[in-house]
Amino acid sequence: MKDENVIWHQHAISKQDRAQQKKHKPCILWFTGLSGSGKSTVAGALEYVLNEQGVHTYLLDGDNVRHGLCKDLSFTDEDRQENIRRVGEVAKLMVDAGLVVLSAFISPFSAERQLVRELVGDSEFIEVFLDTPIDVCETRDPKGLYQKARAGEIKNFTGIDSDYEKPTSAEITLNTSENSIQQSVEQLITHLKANGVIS
Ligand SMILES: Nc1ncnc2c1ncn2[C@@H]1O[C@H](COP(=O)(O)OS(=O)(=O)O)[C@@H](OP(=O)(O)O)[C@H]1O
Ligand SMILES: Nc1ncnc2c1ncn2[C@@H]1O[C@H](COP(=O)(O)OP(=O)(O)O)[C@@H](O)[C@H]1O
Repeated sequence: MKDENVIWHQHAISKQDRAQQKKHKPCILWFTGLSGSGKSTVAGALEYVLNEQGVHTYLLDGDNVRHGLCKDLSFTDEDRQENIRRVGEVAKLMVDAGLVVLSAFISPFSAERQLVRELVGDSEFIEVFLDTPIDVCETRDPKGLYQKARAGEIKNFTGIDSDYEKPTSAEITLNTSENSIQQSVEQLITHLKANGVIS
């Protein structure tokens, strides 16, 4: 906080009031994994199913957010940290509005993922680790970025010359090398039902 004269305003309608109008519990499904691990694909497929069930969702996607809110940020460690800090704050506002938020960012560092977890609390943060080995991601290479990174045309590429810290206690780990997109969606839906997010 830069200015101590900015005071928090308590409004009449609370987070609980907004949540009660929904048919689900608000939360963040935080997808993390290497480029090409399947974050956007699985998050998008899950959002489709949730929407069919009348769940109010929003999918925050790294590629898209970096065209607007975070278009001033690069892929240095510092800018990735700021990227996730901003996205975490946006996701928190969306949870406050009562949504099931799906976020698909590489989010390579444990500290920033933990920071977002602490913004909403354990009960509203579901970390989803796409545990896809880099050789599988590189074979998929849906945007040709690994090829460019190996050719030295992209610097600071995650998994090549920029770190990815694997989650050690994610709520859900998806194996996209062995399981289909549909099986991953079923695994996620089962978790959401078991934890009372959806009925
Ligand atoms: N250097 C480098 N490293 C990794 N990824 C790169 C890079 N340059 C561009 N891209 C593209 O940007 C997408 C990752 O953005 P994120 O905002 O998710 O990254 S981060 O969370 O801040 O690390 C990522 O999207 P996904 O492939 O969907 O993960 C890439 O398409
Ligand atoms: N089982 C699977 N789960 C998710 N994606 C898969 C799977 N098998 C193949 N793919 C493909 O892998 C690519 C993953 O790309 P994407 O979803 O953009 O990953 P990310 O958002 O992590 O960069 C897509 O082209 C997708 O069709």
